[in-house]
Amino acid sequence: MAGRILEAVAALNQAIIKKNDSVSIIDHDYPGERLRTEDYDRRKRRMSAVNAEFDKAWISALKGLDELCKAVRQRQPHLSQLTGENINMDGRFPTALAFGRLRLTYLNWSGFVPRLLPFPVKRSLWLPNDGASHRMLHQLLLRLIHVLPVGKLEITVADPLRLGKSLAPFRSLLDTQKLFPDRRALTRADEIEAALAQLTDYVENLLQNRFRDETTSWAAYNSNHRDSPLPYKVLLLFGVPEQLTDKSVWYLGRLLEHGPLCGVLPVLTIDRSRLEDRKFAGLHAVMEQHSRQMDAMVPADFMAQRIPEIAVGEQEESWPEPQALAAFFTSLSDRYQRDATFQKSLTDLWGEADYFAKDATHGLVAPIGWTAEGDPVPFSLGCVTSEHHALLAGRSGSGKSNLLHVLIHSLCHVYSPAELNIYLLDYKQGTEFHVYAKPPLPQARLVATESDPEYGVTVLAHLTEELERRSCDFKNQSVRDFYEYRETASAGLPRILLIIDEFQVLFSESRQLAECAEKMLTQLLRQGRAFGIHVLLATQTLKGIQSLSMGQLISQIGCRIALACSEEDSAMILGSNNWEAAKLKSPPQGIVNDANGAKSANQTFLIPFADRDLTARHITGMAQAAHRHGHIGATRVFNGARLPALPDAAWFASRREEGVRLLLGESLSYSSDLISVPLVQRPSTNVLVSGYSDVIHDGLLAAILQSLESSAAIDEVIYLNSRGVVPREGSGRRDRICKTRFRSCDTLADLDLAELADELKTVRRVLIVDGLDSAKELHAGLAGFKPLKKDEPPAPQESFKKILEDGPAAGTFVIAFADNWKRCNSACKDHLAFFELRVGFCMNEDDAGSFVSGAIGKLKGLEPDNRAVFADRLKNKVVWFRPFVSGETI
Ligand SMILES: Nc1ncnc2c1ncn2[C@@H]1O[C@H](COP(=O)(O)OP(=O)(O)OP(=O)(O)O)[C@@H](O)[C@H]1O
Repeated sequence: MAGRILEAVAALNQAIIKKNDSVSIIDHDYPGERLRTEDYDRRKRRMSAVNAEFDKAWISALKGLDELCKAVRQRQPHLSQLTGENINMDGRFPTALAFGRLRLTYLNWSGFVPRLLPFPVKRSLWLPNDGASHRMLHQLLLRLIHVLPVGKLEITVADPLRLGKSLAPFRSLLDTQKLFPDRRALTRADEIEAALAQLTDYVENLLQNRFRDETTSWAAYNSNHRDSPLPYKVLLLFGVPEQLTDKSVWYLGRLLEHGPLCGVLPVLTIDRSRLEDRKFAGLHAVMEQHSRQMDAMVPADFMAQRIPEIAVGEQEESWPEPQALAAFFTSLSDRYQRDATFQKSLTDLWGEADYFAKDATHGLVAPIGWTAEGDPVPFSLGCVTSEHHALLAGRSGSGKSNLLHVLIHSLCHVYSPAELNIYLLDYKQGTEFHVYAKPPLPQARLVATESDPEYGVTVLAHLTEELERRSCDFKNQSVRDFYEYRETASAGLPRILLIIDEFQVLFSESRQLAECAEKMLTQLLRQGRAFGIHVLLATQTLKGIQSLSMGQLISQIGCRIALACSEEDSAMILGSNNWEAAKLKSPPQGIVNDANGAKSANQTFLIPFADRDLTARHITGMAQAAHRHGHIGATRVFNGARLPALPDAAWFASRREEGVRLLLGESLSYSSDLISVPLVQRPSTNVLVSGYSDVIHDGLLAAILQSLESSAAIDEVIYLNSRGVVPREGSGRRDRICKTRFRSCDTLADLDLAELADELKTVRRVLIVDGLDSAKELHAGLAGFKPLKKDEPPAPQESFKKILEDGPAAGTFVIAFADNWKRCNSACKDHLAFFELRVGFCMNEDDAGSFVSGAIGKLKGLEPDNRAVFADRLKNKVVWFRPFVSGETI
């Protein structure tokens, strides 16, 4: 545009020249003061013809010039006329910047044209450090902010002497992070040095990695990448060389020389007298060679030389009124805010790619976001050139869960269940990953939410067994690793990815459990690579974990993904002096580093938002595709916040056995095996159930009743309710079952215990005493030692003791429930030795210890209301399980 304006002005100039030439000829043809009348008339006629021709040419040139000026002003109005309307939202960079105007004068005509500076600016700029220069610089800055596309300008400012005052008119924009990434003017030597280093790294990266082949500059790169252009960066340093360290001087020299080619424009206001110091000789020399004084860049002389007939003068822009400027800045920061919201969606990650298009033999690779320039950023594990395990960390709210969703969806889109199996172990409180359970994600072998550490350890055990199984298989096939196996074996073998969110919880309970988890995780991390087993550990912080020996192991994880966090965390996640994650704006920014956290390998990227509806639709799509490809789903679902629902009667009936077996729940383990208590005819095979949870109590009672109903080895079941509370679920079941072999008694008076004791050899019974701790008549007290008179019936506690003692061997068993173990322990002391089978839940450590082992001791982990423990004291066996409950929730 600058060239076209110059051409239009040159046409005016040309019209003048032409006219002057013609007038000279006329003067030559009709010289002298006094002309004859006919010559005078001829001269007059020729003069009018010349004037007419000039007017025509002038008007036409003026019209052309006017149109050009209007076109420029439409996009770049005077600074005093800026409004929110003319902010550049179309993403295109200008080819020139309107910067003040030129006044053209010829005779009594005068007009204005915009003064245009070619853009991008070819050389770095400097100005003296005075008020007039600051004013000029403000104008340049305002024009750049106004005319460069929103989101494509970044300004770094250092103002050590005036502590940011040099940028006063722009103060309200400093919060616009995309525009002023530091959100303030830098003032300290160390931060100025860091900013210069960062810009130098950026320039170096462009020169070495991006500008390849025919692309040799920022402008050329952007014209080849119109969809994802590089931003333009301005570095404003006020009062150079104040606060410049030796390193800063070196960086600045590189930026002055190479910055403009890479779209980084250094603009310095300098104190020239200080640059005379020998210390700054190098910087001085670079400035002389590679930068130019800003006012020398905009002389009217340049135009004046080309249009000698027209006088040219410069006119500064007038600065906007404060109110107008404030309104403009408000609109601008709104636009930046909107632009900062990352626009790409999750589906852009896989674009048109078909489901399950990739083979995992050589590793797992899938995109998880984009660089600021729009290039996809891959997540890779298990490839020859990539790492094998990954660590993901970021503070609460930084977008970890979102990134895990992105990663899972991106991987599962391209790898079928035959190529990839995912085990998802989530220790977070919340429903985040339930989405993979219903419908099940076809690649998911396990979706465990709100897991227990105990459960997690069993998942690790399952995977270490899988590792060992693969190891044997590989040995038998004489192959060294996963790659060779896949290349040679006829059977397929998927890679496995274990994802543990908030993995530190695994190490938070007992030391024994933590050691167990650590041992198995260590094995998976050390040996997983060769067997196609990969681990991704996610956490909010590594604080605390580093001090465990686990910290050593984590430091071996090569692939690090950091989201926004503190500097301390950044150094722990990435590397000891890698604090870059503290500068992230997450969401949506993240850093992926595939080189054990080495700073030079940081790749900043933008993460798409995993929209809930979209992810749900995607899972359905993948499930259908898996079905079409013949993959049979095998997803285990574990929800730590819900106990398994009591199966229906038909289910129990299908397990009908000869003996008596009480089905109580599912084991708290990856296999979720059924936990059942066999009532074998052996002394002391009575069952004591104790704990404070009505829901678990009722669930266990219902499961026991249902199991007994399905058992053919029992002649009668008697339910004695000494607890005084009617169990919710058990009552209906009792009523139903009572019709056949069941008897229900609400007081001991309804029951002849002596008769039961006498019939041990003839009738096989189960006596359920609900509330043994409250059934005083059954407790052994003084009555227990009172000698019996002849014909006097034995006391209930005597008969009860006889049933407990002699019943099991004869096929009669007692199942007693006690809410309060402490009370039961002291009141029923004499009976307790006959209860060798114990089921406990919701107890503190001390009670659990004495309940399970009988001795004083502790048993950790029985407090939560989502588990129970079964102890066979004869066999010294303890099994954790999740009891059936009759309702949906516990
Ligand atoms: N890439 C993204 N783009 C837009 N919004 C995002 C993005 N990532 C996360 N969010 C939003 O940020 C918020 C926090 O995200 P998320 O729950 O993933 O963080 P988190 O690190 O897992 O947090 P916490 O550890 O506290 O659970 C959510 O509201 C989420 O929708």
